Amino acid sequence: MTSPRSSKAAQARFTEQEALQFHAQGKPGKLEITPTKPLTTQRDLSLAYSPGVAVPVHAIANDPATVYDYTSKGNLVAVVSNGTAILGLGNLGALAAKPVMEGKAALFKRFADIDAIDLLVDTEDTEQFINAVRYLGPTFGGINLEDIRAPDCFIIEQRLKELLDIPVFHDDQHGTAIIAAAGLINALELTGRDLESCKLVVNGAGAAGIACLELAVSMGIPKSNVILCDTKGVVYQGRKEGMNQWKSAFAAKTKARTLAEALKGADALFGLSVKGAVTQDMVRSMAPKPIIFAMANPDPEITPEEVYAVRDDAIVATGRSDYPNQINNVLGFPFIFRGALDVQASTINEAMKVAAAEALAQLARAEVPDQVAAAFHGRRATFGPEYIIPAPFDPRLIVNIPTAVAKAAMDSGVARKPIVDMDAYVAKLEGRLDPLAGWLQSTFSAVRADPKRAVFAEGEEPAVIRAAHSYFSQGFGVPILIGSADVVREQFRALGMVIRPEYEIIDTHKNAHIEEFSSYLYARLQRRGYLKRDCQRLVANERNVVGALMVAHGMADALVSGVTRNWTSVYDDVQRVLDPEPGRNVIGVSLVLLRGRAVLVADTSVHDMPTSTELADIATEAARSARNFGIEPRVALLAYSTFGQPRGERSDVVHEAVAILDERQVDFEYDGDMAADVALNRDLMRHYPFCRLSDTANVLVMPAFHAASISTKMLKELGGATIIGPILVGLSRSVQICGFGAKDSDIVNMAAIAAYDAGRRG
Ligand SMILES: NC(=O)C1=CN([C@@H]2O[C@H](COP(=O)(O)OP(=O)(O)OC[C@H]3O[C@@H](n4cnc5c(N)ncnc54)[C@H](OP(=O)(O)O)[C@@H]3O)[C@@H](O)[C@H]2O)C=CC1
Ligand SMILES: CC(=O)C(=O)O
Ligand SMILES: [Mg+2]
Repeated sequence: MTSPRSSKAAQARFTEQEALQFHAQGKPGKLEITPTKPLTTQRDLSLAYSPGVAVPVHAIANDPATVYDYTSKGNLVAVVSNGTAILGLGNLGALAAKPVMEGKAALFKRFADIDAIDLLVDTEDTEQFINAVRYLGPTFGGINLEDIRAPDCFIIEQRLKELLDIPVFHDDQHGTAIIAAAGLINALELTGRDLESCKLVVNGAGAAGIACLELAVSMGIPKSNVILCDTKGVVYQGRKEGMNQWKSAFAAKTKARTLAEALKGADALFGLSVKGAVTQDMVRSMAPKPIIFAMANPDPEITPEEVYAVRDDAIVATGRSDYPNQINNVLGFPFIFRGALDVQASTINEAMKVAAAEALAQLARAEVPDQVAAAFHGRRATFGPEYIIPAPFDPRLIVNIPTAVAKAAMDSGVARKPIVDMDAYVAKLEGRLDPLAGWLQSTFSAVRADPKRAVFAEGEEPAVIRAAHSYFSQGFGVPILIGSADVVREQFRALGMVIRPEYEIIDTHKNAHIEEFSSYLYARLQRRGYLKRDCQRLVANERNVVGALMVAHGMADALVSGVTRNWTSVYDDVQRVLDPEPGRNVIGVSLVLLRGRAVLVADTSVHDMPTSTELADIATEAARSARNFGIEPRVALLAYSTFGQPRGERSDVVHEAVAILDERQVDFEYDGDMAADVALNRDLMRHYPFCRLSDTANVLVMPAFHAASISTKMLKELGGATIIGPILVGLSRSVQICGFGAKDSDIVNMAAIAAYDAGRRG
């Protein structure tokens, strides 16, 4: 993420077409339901359905609390909306709210391992809405109300809280208020101010605006120091137009009648209204070191660039993820519900909200530990104007916020199942998310901070052109497309895309470096059976060779190819130009992400039938990759046998590889030979108390290429795993080879990984 203090304007990171394609590709939408019990045999069916299911039915009827033992209720949240205030887009109806609600449900899963489902209630009548949710209530462990306009949302939430014995939480009110409060606490500290003297203006007197104001006042800002504004201007005492009881509670005794007048001399502004509602003149008139949280989504009231152009002393936050300081309720709702569900809280009360806000504020001020810095590629965010609030991918959130919320629930008497062993709870929370799962995101952030020139060798291919364009628009750097200039231009035209002036097109036949490249290649290949004219032909015709030569000569930082040719032929071309890094071995590692779990698999590309020494090398290289990904490796050398049983030729090779690692005294955990289920299943591993792995393996070294390739592809097709890679590691320059027929999103990911690798090399 580049700082808006230095960049001239925010770039669109994707096109509208890309956003639609993202939602349409594969299974349309962002959610699916997966059973947690096997349903394969007659017996399974008898247990899961009739007649076995009758047993838990009776148990729950006799003791309703057992519903948490026998059903998914305890980890299930409904995200409910009628679409009357979808983000800052207005009342677009229940159906149009579905992408946002599916998105919120997906975030519950991604960040807090909570199963959530969207429910769209197609009515603007508050009574009908309340009844719909009320009668569906028993299904869920919690209700997250979303994007319901004010003042209806206040009535709906209050009534549902009274009617239901599970947490009911209007995210736009309290989620937003908690995050804004945490940000404000920190921004005030940074600017040497306190809540008691802070003059705050809130623009937007709806769900979010009123709730933010309520929390700010309850935390210490005097009511006399706040001014609330809406579409009619200042909410002042005596105003008649467009009022309701919630606005009246904050009607100010002031002569100011417009937002511009209210902001004169103000210390802080919360924007919770619509795009563009705040002007540069307004910002200019604020107090020194103004605090400006422009939180409207998807576009803020004023952009950080616009603020910094007139006030370089400001602290600015938005609701968006592409600027520093994202004040967005995504930092709250997953983690707050996690804590509330884990103690079976009957409600989310004020004590729990304040605990969440304080824990968040503290997290941004805390020293970033090594493990977190590693997950963010060594970048240590330090508390300051551009880091007043943690980023959603911070792996500490899943521990710090739920524990604070759970403790507050217990202390305030609303926890029905208090946590007895807090250390065990912390360990359980840590286990819910693997730091690797956020790896791609933090890789992308690192590349945006240090953009790279990437060669796209197959520059005439539509998918590659889309990827190159996306590479640029995501801020990863400048793309260089190899191909005939005429064909590339024609393809851009056919795709309805514009070639930006920064893009470079390299026509291999007209390349100014043909002679220099040929001589370089000839020097490398003359004793491998190549004549000078063979090298000239390669340089004139082979785009992968040219791409690799450009990287070798420092004309580009990274190369990505492999969309139109099989992996081995691309790798052969690359090897003609590039060697392994001294002391390294070139291997492929694949990152497998599935249901919150992440493992690295190696070697997924180079060695066909590795010897024991090569397997030991692969294990060492894979462990090194794991550390680069920010995780401490626990390497299992896999076989069909476990610790010598049953024996066989390949198992013996794996066994010898372990002995070689013993001799080398490597500095990572490893063991084998071991079957995959023993490596990945704690209960099975316990049968081998002598096993040297301290926990289940996170790096799997396959006995041969075919096992690696088959298992990762099966995981993708049958298990629905996300596979990133094979990522090529160990080469002297940064090159990535995509799979044959890769989609544009895969290509751009690989290009960004190559750029990241180039950045690490310096
Ligand atoms: N960053 C975050 O985490 C969050 C951001 N938000 C953002 O806050 C905004 C409001 O959402 P929400 O409270 O749920 O919606 P509501 O519909 O409940 O309230 C909208 C409020 O905005 C006011 N408003 C609209 N246009 C203007 C304007 N030009 N100037 C001043 N006030 C205006 C309305 O005024 P009136 O009362 O006169 O109609 C109303 O008070 C949205 O942009 C949303 O994206 C919301 C939740 C979380
Ligand atoms: C973030 C959010 O919930 C909103 O803008 O409505
Ligand atoms: Mg919302």
